[in-house]
Amino acid sequence: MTDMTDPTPLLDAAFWITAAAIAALLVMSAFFSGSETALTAASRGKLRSQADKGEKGAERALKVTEDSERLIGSVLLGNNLVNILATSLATALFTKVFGQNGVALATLIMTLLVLIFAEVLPKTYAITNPESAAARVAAPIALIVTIFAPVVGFVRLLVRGMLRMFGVETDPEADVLAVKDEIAGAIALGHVEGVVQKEDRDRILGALDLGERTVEEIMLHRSQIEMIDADLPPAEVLARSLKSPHTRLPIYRDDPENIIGVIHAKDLLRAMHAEREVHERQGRESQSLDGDTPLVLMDFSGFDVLAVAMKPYFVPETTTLDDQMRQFLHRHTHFALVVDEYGALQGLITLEDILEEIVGEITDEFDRSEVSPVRSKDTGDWVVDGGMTIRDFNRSTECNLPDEEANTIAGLVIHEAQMIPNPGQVFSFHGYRFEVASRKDNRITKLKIRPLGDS
Ligand SMILES: Nc1ncnc2c1ncn2[C@@H]1O[C@H](COP(=O)(O)OP(=O)(O)OP(=O)(O)O)[C@@H](O)[C@H]1O
Ligand SMILES: [Mg+2]
Repeated sequence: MTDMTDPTPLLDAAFWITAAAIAALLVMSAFFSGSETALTAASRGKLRSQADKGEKGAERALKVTEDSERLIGSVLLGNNLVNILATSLATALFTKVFGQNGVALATLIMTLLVLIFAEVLPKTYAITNPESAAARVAAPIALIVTIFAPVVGFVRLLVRGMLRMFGVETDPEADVLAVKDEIAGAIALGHVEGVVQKEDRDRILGALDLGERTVEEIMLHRSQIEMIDADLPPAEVLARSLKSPHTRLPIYRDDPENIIGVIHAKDLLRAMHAEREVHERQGRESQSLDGDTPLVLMDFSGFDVLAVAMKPYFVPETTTLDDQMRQFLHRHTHFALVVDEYGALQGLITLEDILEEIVGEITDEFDRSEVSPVRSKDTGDWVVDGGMTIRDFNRSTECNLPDEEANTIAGLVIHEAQMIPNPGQVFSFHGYRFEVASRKDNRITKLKIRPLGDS
């Protein structure tokens, strides 16, 4: 109380040091608030493109936002730490000067200061250009996240544990999975009751589990990719491209594993047409060449096939179909080469392949339609290709083979038989009878399938 009338504390060094500390803490608090807004509002797409241009800050911002729960935890911890420290200091200071009233005064003043300078101002500033703000704060925030990691991890566990005690599940994945199961269950039930048609059910279920299935399960195996040797004469490349039913053909050098580009038939035609026009002009000038030379008979020896090739787009075989579909849509391409963790070529996947998982077989004007299972007239057996996927089989017949253990019918039989069976061998499982009709090397090429109940 005596302090109240005594003006000396206002002038003493400790007062000014505390006041300066409060100001510094408010600046730090502003930094935390602004960073939180910048890092959560920044568009990952924009950051990605800036990072691709070599901007280090954007790269760091992307990295630090990967684990958003940990980021937010650290920023909140830092923010609360400085806010509470600043307020405690202010309360101590004010009670020293104004006695009991200091508490109320400190609360009022600090609330205003924190609200204006440490919350609204930095957040409003950050939101005007979140990407550049995020890039600037990423480095110090990354350091803070690392320092606070143990505390934040502990808090996260504690919170989850407490929520679980009240029966609240916090794992977002678990939530999504539960909902998916529920939908799948409802559809299956609807199917039993005849409310949901088989095609609708296949479509919905196909779309539902795109997130759990990987590119590797449906890709076209590398042995079946149609590709072109880069060292072939350009006229031969053109001829092969014209002959192929496919629009995009990978080109390799020396070894089919070594893909250096992908040729789009249309790019090839365009480039060759341009080349022809040059020839014609030269021909007219020297009056030696007939202007109507057919494209395939032209001399393209100087033509560089690689110059018109696109860069190959490689994706890891573990990518989920859901992610891959988004990538295709985002990149405006339809064609990817699948590689394993060592970068070795495994196969090929196109957007169409993924869409087929939802809507069933798509065939365009040039696609060779796949051999669908045929039903033998006398025995009623389904005669299928070993390489046919179980999904495709189930889709085109009313059968219901499980597709958890293997992707293809042959794979399922090998899995159940625990061996590579010989022609003539018969197995019964999952309610069906499987007879191996033919085998080539280690591959079962033809099978006959019949439901067990049928004679
Ligand atoms: N170079 C290739 N070699 C082998 N199979 C391919 C090749 N390109 C595409 N495919 C396969 O052909 C099927 C159809 O794919 P998609 O429709 O994307 O190709 P496309 O018919 O050649 O091209 P587009 O329809 O764009 O003209 C897919 O199953 C895909 O895996
Ligand atoms: Mg097509």
